[in-house]
Amino acid sequence: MGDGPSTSPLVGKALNFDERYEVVKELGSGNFGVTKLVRDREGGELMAAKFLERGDRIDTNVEREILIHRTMTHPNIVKFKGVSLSQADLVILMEYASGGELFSHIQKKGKIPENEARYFFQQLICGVAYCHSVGVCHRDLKLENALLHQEQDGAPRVKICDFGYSKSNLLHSNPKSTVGTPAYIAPEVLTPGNSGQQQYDGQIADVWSCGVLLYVMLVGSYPFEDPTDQRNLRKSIQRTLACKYSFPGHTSISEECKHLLSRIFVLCDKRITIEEIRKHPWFLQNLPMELQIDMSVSGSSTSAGQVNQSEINDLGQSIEEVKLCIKEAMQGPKYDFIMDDDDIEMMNDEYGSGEYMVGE
Ligand SMILES: Nc1ncnc2c1ncn2[C@@H]1O[C@H](COP(=O)(O)OP(=O)(O)OP(=O)(O)O)[C@@H](O)[C@H]1O
Repeated sequence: MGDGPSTSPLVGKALNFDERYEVVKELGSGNFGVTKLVRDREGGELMAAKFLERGDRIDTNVEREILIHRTMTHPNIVKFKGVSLSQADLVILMEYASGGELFSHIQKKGKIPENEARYFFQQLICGVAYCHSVGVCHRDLKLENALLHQEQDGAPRVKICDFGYSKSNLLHSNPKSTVGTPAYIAPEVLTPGNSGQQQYDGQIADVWSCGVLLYVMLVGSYPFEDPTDQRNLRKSIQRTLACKYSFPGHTSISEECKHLLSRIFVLCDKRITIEEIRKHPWFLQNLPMELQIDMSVSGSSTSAGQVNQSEINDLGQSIEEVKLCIKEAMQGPKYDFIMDDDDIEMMNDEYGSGEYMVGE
């Protein structure tokens, strides 16, 4: 076929998805689109590509997701690579996390030993601490949004993904709306005031979700579900609001770990912060060297973090180019194309020669 989507000068040929990338396989689909494993034809790099249908579905929320994700650079966060356009979709290109979701890992095993859970939790907390240090709250932390990547030394590394509900306190107002996944939502997010207008602290709410994640890894079920009526959402909400949880008799969890959870599952004004979690004795046990270094670095320099919108991303795109790409995608699909000689020959073979409308 011809040149693909006709684009403005900035959204140039390099951004034409089909020309530059080949699809290897589908990784899965969500509410907003499908994610595929793709290979960059130029350097051979494998990436995850999230396809979002052009048109009305590309709104300011998608733009926010992309612009926030683009500023995140941390070993425990899936790296944003750039954006691209196909005729039908806006494509978000990201680092590929080859080990799948932490959710599947836990689902396979039912639950995992405390040492292993701590190993994942330490990485999760370092990733979240980084987000918070640059003024971003994630608002949808859960096992499904913690991917695993196999490092060269064989150790699995946690990679936080999906910034679809995230907010930056440098770019946006404080969060007010109830977003997230019910089993992981903090009480103050479920009831942000009678008028629904009261703000909550998104970072403190993230801490609650991290606690749920830890509990599920250790116990194999959600902390605020009624054990006798697990599917009853109303009961789960009541239990969340009352911070009511317990440990099933068969689980053996250390007192220090239980202490940490008890500091997380409390109302927001008493809840432990991410920084305090990083000083908690349970958290500090067997802390890998790289995370000790990460803590000393992010404790000083990135805590004054600024959202740097001027940097060029991995695919060499500036913020302006990314924004232009999003704007282009908002305008809908581009099925107009310019025919080249091969296209015309093919149509002649198929339909016989005649006159065709080509391009715009
Ligand atoms: N960077 C990535 N590396 C590897 N797999 C990924 C990556 N990003 C997403 N996936 C996987 O692709 C699948 C689809 O992800 P996607 O974000 O489109 O939807 P979702 O997270 O399942 O749902 P939703 O976006 O509706 O919350 C999921 O199984 C997810 O784990």
